[in-house]
Amino acid sequence: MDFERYDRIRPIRWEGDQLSLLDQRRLPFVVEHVACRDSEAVGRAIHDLVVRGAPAIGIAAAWGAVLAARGVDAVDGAAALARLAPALDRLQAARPTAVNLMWALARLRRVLAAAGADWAAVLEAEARAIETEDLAANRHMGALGAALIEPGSGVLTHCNTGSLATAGFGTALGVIRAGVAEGRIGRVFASETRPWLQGARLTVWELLQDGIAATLIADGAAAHLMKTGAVQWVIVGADRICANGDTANKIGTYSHAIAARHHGAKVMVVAPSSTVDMATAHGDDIEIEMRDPAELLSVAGTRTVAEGVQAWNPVFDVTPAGLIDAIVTERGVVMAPDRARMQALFGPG
Ligand SMILES: CSC[C@H]1O[C@H](OP(=O)(O)O)[C@H](O)[C@@H]1O
Repeated sequence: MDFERYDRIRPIRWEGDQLSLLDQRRLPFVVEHVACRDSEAVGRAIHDLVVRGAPAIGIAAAWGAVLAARGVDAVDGAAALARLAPALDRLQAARPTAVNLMWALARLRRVLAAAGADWAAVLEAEARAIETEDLAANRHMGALGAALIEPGSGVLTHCNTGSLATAGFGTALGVIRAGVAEGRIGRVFASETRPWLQGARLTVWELLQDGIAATLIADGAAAHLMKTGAVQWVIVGADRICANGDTANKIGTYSHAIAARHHGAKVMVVAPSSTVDMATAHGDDIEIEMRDPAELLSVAGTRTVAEGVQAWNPVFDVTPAGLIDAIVTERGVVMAPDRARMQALFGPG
């Protein structure tokens, strides 16, 4: 595959003394970057969805840790870790559901604890490795996932799992890119993904730049679309995959999975191993991020609901493993996920 053509969109750019983040709140009509010169700014950018997408927030937090280390004078990594701990904890608290955030910071803490006097260089190298490994994983998952799709299939994807949500190419969107390139996918549908509209604002915009004409649907139209037989696979990303295969993803994924099972479509979850959390036994144990109800009471900043109306705004839900046909990771594919199959690839919890 000609991957370079998909790498025009770079949401995260390390610039040596700052982290430049494409402001995803403004897309697709305004292409603007936010310059983060310290870890606090990175934490705010993650919380405010300037940068979003499970792998992308892990990568951004890793560079945030590098910014936090600027100016820290420590004899070795362990001493530096003691000084950096509060800043790393604040980065980790930016959002609760995507385990990639916790995974990236835990990985940096491990390398720092073992580093010597060159700990600053070790830290930066590890942040860069987290980013480059994610891109390689996405390209590999694209091929693994596309191979499961019968030629001429129609697919539905939810939220945004493309270059904007990762180090590039995307997870579920990477499978769709590979599947279209291989002639396996005939039609792509994208659900708008209320309230933040990652599907309507980001996914169809990314695909349009690839020359892939996606059809946008309302979230509530998904079951009706599947009833027509137009969808053979629902292909989504993930924010946290548990030891038994239960998967947290953008709110609305669970509804799509129920409709898919009812209408004979299959569900594919595509995520790097950094999204797998074997320490969490099942989906009931995942903290679901609750965001400001005001996000539901307006569209693109324009209030659409009468004053005084209450709103409930969980931004993730959990799809039980029993509704998932395949989990695609860079380590391999888990069909009909269950604990035993997950342990075969990811080890004991
Ligand atoms: C490959 S992105 C994974 C995941 O992250 C998104 O959530 P958000 O936009 O709130 O960061 C969505 O759940 C994607 O499926």
